[in-house]
Amino acid sequence: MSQMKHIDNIPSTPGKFKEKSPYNRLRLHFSLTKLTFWSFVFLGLIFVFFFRSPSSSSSSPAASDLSRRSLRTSSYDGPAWEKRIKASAKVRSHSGISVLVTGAAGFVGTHVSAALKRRGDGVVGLDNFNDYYDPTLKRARQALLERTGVYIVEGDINDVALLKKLFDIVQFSHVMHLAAQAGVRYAMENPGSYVHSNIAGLVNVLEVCKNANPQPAIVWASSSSVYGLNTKVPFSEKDRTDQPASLYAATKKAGEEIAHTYNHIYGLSLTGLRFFTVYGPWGRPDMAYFFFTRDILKGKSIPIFEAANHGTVARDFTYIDDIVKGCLAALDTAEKSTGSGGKKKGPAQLRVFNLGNTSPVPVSDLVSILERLLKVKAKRSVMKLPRNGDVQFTHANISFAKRELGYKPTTDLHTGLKKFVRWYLSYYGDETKK
Ligand SMILES: O=C(O)[C@H]1O[C@H](OP(=O)(O)OP(=O)(O)OC[C@H]2O[C@@H](n3ccc(=O)[nH]c3=O)[C@H](O)[C@@H]2O)[C@H](O)[C@@H](O)[C@H]1O
Repeated sequence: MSQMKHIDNIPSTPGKFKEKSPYNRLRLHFSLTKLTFWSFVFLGLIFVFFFRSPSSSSSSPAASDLSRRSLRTSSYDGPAWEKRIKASAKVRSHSGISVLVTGAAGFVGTHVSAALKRRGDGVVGLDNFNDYYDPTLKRARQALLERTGVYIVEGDINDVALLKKLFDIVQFSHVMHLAAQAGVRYAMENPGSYVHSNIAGLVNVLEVCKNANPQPAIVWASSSSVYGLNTKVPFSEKDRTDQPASLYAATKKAGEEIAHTYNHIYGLSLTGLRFFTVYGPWGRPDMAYFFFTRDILKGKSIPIFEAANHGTVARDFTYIDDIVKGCLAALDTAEKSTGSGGKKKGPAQLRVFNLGNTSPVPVSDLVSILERLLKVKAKRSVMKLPRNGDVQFTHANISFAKRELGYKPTTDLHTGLKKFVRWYLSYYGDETKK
């Protein structure tokens, strides 16, 4: 590096600064022209940066710094944009609802949005398309939703001005809040991202909802991880959730407490859904079943976690279609919020449900199922369960969801993985073998 600096400081043509030939004057003229040209380009860029940046007025510096992984900032303005939102929000069935789905380009968000649209509800999506995992998969989900008539607004849930604008354009009766920073292990790498999305983002959504008139009912994604180090199985909503094992779990638990506050003070109707390791087609590449499939096909070894003394690590894997049914039932049974103008008028509904499958499967069995479906033997590498947020097992008691939502999961892991593998091979094709 220092050598390069040295080379840069030596004139390329020895003695060139002393010469005063007509040729040199010509070169000077060209240099001035070049300088003027680049000055214009530079000023132009400054102009574009200051006058076209939509978040410059609406986001705090801290928020914009933390949302840097979002590939695009929101682009809210213009009649054409509003027209698309209104068309997407149009309710087509007699008893339909009008739903803002945050995280609509995410795994659960895409499936829920499509299901709502299919049955005639109005749906507007919101997503920041961040690069936590391959954004091209999010774009493919977006294309899928566009074909069903769902428009996804590009923006962050921390952009209060954008959220307000959406509520100005559409009177949403419901918000399905699924935008979040997911993943248990990634929390150690990027803790700020969890605070940004799962806490600050949630508060922003609730602030805008509380001020909306009428206030919408809100259903949002909590997590099975709130049970943390709880050892009483199956996990019931009444069990303790004060021993989170990861920052992810802690932010979801905080979300449940924040929900309580907004329900208590402002009369917002709030339903939290504790999802249990959701899997299926169009899933998240950061999840074990997904990258195990990729790596088995590539012949790469896969790390299978094991607890102390060869203890089994197991999950209550839940298929996406069952989760979607639970989400829709939660929206359909959500009572109206009771506040208006930011003031509570009476008590409002506050619920938390487990949405699991009630049959935990050891991770090693998950791998065996994948081996059979892919017809490839996995290179297993058994490892100690890392102490970075993973819990040894999860198991949902779903009797409350059964009673209140009519929730009844019907897909076992083998059937669900079969559907996932079929999708995976059709989506990635031969790519995996390269
Ligand atoms: O229910 C939830 O609320 C959460 O579910 C999901 O978390 P988890 O249940 O931890 O899923 P996932 O990472 O797929 O690991 C699955 C299993 O494989 C084991 N596992 C994992 C990685 C690995 O390399 N090896 C391994 O054995 C691992 O020990 C585990 O037993 C969501 O990601 C999370 O966002 C949240 O929604």
